[in-house]
Amino acid sequence: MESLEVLREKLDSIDDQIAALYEQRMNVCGQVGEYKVKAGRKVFDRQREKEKLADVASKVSGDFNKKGIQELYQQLMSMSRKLQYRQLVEAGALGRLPFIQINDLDKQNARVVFQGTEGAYGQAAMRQFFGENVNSFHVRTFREAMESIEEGAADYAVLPIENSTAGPVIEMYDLLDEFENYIVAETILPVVHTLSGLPGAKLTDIKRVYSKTEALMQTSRFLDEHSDWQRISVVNTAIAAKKVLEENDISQAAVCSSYAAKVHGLSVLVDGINDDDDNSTRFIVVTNQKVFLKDASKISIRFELPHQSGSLYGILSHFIYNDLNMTKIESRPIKGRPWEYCFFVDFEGNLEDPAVKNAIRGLREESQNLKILGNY
Ligand SMILES: O=C(O)C(=O)C[C@]1(C(=O)O)C=C[C@@H](O)C=C1
Repeated sequence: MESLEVLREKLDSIDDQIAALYEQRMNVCGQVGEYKVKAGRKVFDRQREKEKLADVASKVSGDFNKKGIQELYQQLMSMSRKLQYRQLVEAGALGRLPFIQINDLDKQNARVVFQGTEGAYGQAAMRQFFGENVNSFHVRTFREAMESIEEGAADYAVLPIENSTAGPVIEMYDLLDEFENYIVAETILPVVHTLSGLPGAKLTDIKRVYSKTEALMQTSRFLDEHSDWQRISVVNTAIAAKKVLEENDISQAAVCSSYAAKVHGLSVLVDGINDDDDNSTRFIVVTNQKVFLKDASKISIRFELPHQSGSLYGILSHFIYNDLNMTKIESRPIKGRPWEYCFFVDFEGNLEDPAVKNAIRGLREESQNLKILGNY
């Protein structure tokens, strides 16, 4: 058997050839890119790539090598596409993104909607962002809030999208997908839950607890200590507080903020019952205009992928190659297409950045139904 040194020398000489060939290949890809810029042709040619993968696989033997060379060529062609997208950006052939840059939001004159009722966390988030004197109204559901924006009854809605303990508010993802409303800002609200009941109620009186599903999840450790209590979901924590007061039953309590308890005339039985001391919720500010602030630094998008192996892997490379930091990914089922999913990705950047334009160009060509949900 040959020594490791000799074998490594052989590999070095093969790799020299591969590196030289790689450079030659990319050079030709650059020429293809120039042609495509001039001819207005799409960079991504799915059919050509399919044929190429079949062709290279036919030139090697054994399943292991066939799979291996296909993986290698997927990477090579992905690099080639990135080079060509860059050429398009440099040639100014990207077109304008359908979002308008603005300097500020008119917080003074805005009419804002939140979900729930007086004392809801959404109201606190809205006041945190728009100020105490904001002109606002509330609706019962997230859907109604999105409708208020779409119809123009409100300029902005403040809605929860994610909690640090319980994770995403999945309904919001579906609504962002469905409505032509866009995220223009976000605000993070520290969330401290209480268990509140009728004045005079004692902990031993409680048999039933009302709250929003997410709030019940965020306080599950405390609630588990009282496993005989029935937990009932309602649409909002402040609506739970209101219900407890209205039904006037000493055995009922709500998980809500101390502010909601005060507003609805309840007494706090136990304060700070959230599992996590740093419990906080991220709220998004939604509008029906395609606008983004000059200093916006996060982009949310949604897209679908063909049902084939490696498609997510291929798409994510657009972030890596453009040096964009991806901060979040969620998947949701696509309506009417069982077991197929769309993806929601957040990444850092501003729609004016060339790297962002470049990535979006690639994502638009290589995924299906890409929607920019906002830059904020
Ligand atoms: O043949 C092309 O049109 C190319 O742009 C080259 C290439 C490749 O690298 O082989 C790259 C991107 C296309 O999706 C298909 C193939």
